[in-house]
Amino acid sequence: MHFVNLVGGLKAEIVGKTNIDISGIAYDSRQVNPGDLFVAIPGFKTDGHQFINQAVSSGAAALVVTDRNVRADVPVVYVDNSRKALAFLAANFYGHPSHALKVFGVTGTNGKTTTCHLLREVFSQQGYKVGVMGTIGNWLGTQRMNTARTTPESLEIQKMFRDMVDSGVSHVVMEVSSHALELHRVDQVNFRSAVFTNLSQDHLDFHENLEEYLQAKGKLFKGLTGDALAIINMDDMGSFRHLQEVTQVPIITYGRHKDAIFKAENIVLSRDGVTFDISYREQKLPVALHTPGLFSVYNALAAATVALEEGVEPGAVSSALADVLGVSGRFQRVDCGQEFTVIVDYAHTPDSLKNILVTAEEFVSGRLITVFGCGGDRDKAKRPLMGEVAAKNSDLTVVTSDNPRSEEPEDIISDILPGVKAYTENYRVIEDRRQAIHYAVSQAKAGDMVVIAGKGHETYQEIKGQVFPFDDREVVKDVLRGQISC
Ligand SMILES: CC(=O)N[C@H]1[C@@H](OP(=O)(O)OP(=O)(O)OC[C@H]2O[C@@H](n3ccc(=O)[nH]c3=O)[C@H](O)[C@@H]2O)O[C@H](CO)[C@@H](O)[C@@H]1O[C@H](C)C(=O)N[C@@H](C)C(=O)N[C@H](CCC(=O)O)C(=O)O
Ligand SMILES: Nc1ncnc2c1ncn2[C@@H]1O[C@H](COP(=O)(O)OP(=O)(O)OP(=O)(O)O)[C@@H](O)[C@H]1O
Repeated sequence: MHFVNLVGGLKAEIVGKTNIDISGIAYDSRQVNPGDLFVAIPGFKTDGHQFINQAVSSGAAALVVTDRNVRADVPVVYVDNSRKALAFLAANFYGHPSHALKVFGVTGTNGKTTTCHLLREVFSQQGYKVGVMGTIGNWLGTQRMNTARTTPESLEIQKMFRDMVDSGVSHVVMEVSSHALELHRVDQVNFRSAVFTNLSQDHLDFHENLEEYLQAKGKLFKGLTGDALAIINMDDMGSFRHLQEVTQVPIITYGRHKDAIFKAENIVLSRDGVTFDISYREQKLPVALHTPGLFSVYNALAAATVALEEGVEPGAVSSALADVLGVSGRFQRVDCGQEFTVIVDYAHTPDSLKNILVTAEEFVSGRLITVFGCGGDRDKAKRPLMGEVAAKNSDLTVVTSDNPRSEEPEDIISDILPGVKAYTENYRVIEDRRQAIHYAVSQAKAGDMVVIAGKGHETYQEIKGQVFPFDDREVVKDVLRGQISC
């Protein structure tokens, strides 16, 4: 048995030859190619160690395991944590590509996707080739790559960074989920700066409680080194205090708080957008956005703070932000000339649902009709809370299915209903999402607003493990097409 320190300090013990060539890395036995190093991960559902024989028969040249009892005809590397090891190995294998990039990580419960897309626009307008990793897709410049998760596994991240460096990308904007931080997906990523947007209830199926959820987010800031910056929303004071304690690098604050370095002032909200000034270091930068709502101010302020700290000209920041017409599935209007407004939005947390409904309420002259459901196999505690938020802020609430995944849609709806019933009798339960949208849209009259929340940009619905094509925006158009020409 050899004891080695892998590059970066990861301790390992090795049985077998140490100087073998590997042609790739795989953490899923079904993806192993001859010559690969197979990393066995003890997961939540199953254990990668069970598939070692399959990996070896597929040609794995070596194994990384945590189980000290594993013996094989190929070299075996024993580590304490295989997800951590995977991140180390992947970064080494691809030559630490993030060191050749400026990687901006954005974390927080809400606003990650929007902030990244605003930032992408600002950097692209500067002439940089920008890489994006996040919920609505990964981009290498203008080339789109498929996404299964918000923040991919470390192996995919490092591979994508390599491809980005090789194709001339210089800046990367990246959403960093709390799952990714907890599961070591971004270990070994050299972040130029990290942004914290906000924290509210979500993912309590995965994190024990809100404190642990925040601590997971904190790992991004704890890991920052060198001349990296921690860019933090100061209006979320509880989170700010925690992050302030864990980070070693300079903190740049933004928000409406009087002490924020980058402060939003003179905010004017309207149906079609927001205008405000960013006041910072004795300067004032006017900003006009096409997306409404106070939450839009925070996202734009976060993006502007990063860009201004990077030395982008203030005028260029403000003009790039003004050029963004919206982000797919985020407060997206579906307009076929009807006399009422239909909004499709990705809100799937109590806080984000409240934000969009409060925004909608301010500008609707008639009734506010909300259609929503909750995802299956995810944080059950937020279901009644979302029910409360919808019922409190809507004139008519239509409870339906989101992505039920492996759960029964009616069970999820039963969890939502106590929250709804506590605040209104004016609700309908329509399990089939298409029918629910049809009902809501057909109830709308001139001046009303229909908000369809939860799925935003998604083009599928996952029911009982099967994925069906489904796009809220297309369903709305189908309904409207039956009523008016579109
Ligand atoms: C909770 C969570 O994050 N789970 C991730 C975790 O799954 P797991 O531990 O359950 O894996 P497992 O199925 O037990 O398998 C263990 C190991 O055996 C391997 N295996 C399995 C079967 C086989 O035949 N052969 C084999 O080798 C698997 O590849 C894996 O390496 O490790 C897997 C491999 O990396 C991930 O795909 C999986 O993400 C699942 C799909 C997921 O849905 N994650 C979501 C919750 C997530 O990460 N979301 C965040 C945030 C989203 C947001 O903010 O809304 C995200 O960043 O996307
Ligand atoms: N700064 C914000 N504060 C609160 N709510 C927001 C904010 N920005 C966006 N939202 C709401 O949250 C929804 C999701 O926004 P966005 O996709 O930008 O967040 P996210 O953090 O990427 O979410 P996810 O991790 O679920 O992909 C939006 O559709 C909007 O309803």
